[in-house]
Amino acid sequence: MNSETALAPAVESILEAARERAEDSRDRDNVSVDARSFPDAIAQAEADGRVPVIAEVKPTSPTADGTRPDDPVELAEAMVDGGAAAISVLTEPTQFGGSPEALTRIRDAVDVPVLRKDFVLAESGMDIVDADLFLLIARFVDDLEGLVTAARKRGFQPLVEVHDGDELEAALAAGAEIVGINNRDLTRLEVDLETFETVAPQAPADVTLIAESGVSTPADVRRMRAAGADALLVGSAIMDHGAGETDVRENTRRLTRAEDATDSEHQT
Ligand SMILES: O=C(O)c1ccccc1NCC(=O)[C@H](O)[C@H](O)COP(=O)(O)O
Repeated sequence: MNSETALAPAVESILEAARERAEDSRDRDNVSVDARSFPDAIAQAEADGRVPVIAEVKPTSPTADGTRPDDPVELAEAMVDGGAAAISVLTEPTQFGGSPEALTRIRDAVDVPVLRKDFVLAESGMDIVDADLFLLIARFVDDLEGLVTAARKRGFQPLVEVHDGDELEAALAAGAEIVGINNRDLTRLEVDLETFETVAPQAPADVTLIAESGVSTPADVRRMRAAGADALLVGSAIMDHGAGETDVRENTRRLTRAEDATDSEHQT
């Protein structure tokens, strides 16, 4: 699936690096994962009165104000302590400061599902590291159905990311059951929460919908939930790259408790 609009230079550079890494990983054996269930993690959060949040360990990014050098395991543990239903780990090294090793350490340390967030373009890129959820970005892969099948064959739960109605259609045709609607456009890297509100109504009710990117406040959480989000993927607002020293546990808690009517101090 390839959109006509040009990608941001940072994204072009990420994809170029991803192609090189794919070449290097051609001859690996297939991983075989006994995945932690993401639907169960969502149900558990809902039962506990927490908004299902996938909190993202994202040391930096092309749009971040700085880099957060904290130990990734400490960050992930603080996120789970703050109520995160799952953890997303950027494994992309060139623009996000991530690594597969960080994901492995995090998955060993927490008991919630862990998403591998990277820019994987081909099946050979799947065999780098075990994870519970695996990101596929509809815009970047030609054979989406083939990669959804390949991910499931390895035990991953594929999360297919889309940005518009056409990509959503392609995701559904490929058999996606978990779909992330990214509020960030990959052309200018701007975020607009209206993206989720526009695309989500086109998804069938039995698809698990995740609102990705640009969710900063409890009010944003409530807005995305009102538009049909089963879960939210949040990186920057939890990592808070600019300030650097803010409390990741508290940043996560503020969002996971956004629908808690008795928690009035966290309602803005
Ligand atoms: O976050 C970026 O700057 C970025 C730039 C180019 C391509 C992708 C990018 N982000 C990947 C993501 O999908 C986000 O990390 C994720 O949705 C969380 O977004 P946010 O809460 O806005 O950090």
